[in-house]
Amino acid sequence: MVIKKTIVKTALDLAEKLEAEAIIVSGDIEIKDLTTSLPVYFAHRRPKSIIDYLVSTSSEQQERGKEIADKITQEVAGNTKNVENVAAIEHLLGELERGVVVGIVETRDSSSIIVHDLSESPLIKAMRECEERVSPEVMRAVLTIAFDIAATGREGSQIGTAFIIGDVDEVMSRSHQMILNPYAGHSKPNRDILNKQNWESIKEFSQLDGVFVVSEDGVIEAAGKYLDVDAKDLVINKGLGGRHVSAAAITRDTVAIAITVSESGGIVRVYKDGKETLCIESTKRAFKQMLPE
Ligand SMILES: Nc1ncnc2c1ncn2[C@@H]1O[C@H](COP(=O)(O)OP(=O)(O)OP(=O)(O)O)[C@@H](O)[C@H]1O
Repeated sequence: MVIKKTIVKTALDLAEKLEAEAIIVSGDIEIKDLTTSLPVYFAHRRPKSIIDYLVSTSSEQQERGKEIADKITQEVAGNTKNVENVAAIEHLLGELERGVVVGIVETRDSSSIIVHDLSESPLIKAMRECEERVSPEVMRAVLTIAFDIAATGREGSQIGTAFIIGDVDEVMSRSHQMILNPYAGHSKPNRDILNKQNWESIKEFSQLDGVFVVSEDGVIEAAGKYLDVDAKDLVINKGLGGRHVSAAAITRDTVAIAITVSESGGIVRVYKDGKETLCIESTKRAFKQMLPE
């Protein structure tokens, strides 16, 4: 208990010294009787725990020891990623600026303090890389919707979808409707992805087969589009299926950007020029708490 409290106190002091944006906690840590002027975010537990591994049925004792050691390393790395992902999502939602965050990572046997510079975050780098082609507000809006879909799904089940943004004429000429376009005939304000009032219906239509086609300034031109692309010579993670492959391929053949949400695993990816520029596991929104100052 004394060790944990010292770690937390040290992290809070460090965060104040570094003029951090926030403190993010991943793991089971209670913060009691301590003060800070900074917001503290408690990340949701990562779904896989080391316990899964401890009950594994590996026969060789030595092999099992190595497996567990590997898993601990992975768990620490996973929790560090968790802190980075929470910071990225809070930045996206306008809660954190591009500053430093201090993370407290607690695993079964170890505690650690990490310092993460948000301006070096892969999310911010990917957003910056896409700025020339798609307005940053549109990227931010689509990523926010994508993370929300990845983390919460719809009506209790996980869903996957994809948004193809920019170079609309070329994207349209390389795709066809799988179903009637639900946006056909609607006014621009009702198709504006920057208007949060349209987000609920976008989430609803994300259950449809096919992809969304969005202009670089955020007008949704279509949903339910099938991408007629050739995935030959595409260098992409082998485990990915038709949605991801076609989304990556359309960004190779046009100057559009693709943002995908995978149905299995709630992972958000960004593709540009046929390559993955971002891959983040979405997490439920962290719980924010203000301690006494
Ligand atoms: N070429 C395509 N254009 C548009 N949508 C597609 C295309 N290929 C597949 N899809 C859509 O993706 C859905 C899932 O397909 P698949 O499982 O092969 O993709 P995936 O990349 O593994 O995606 P996920 O991880 O979300 O399952 C299909 O039901 C279909 O709606």
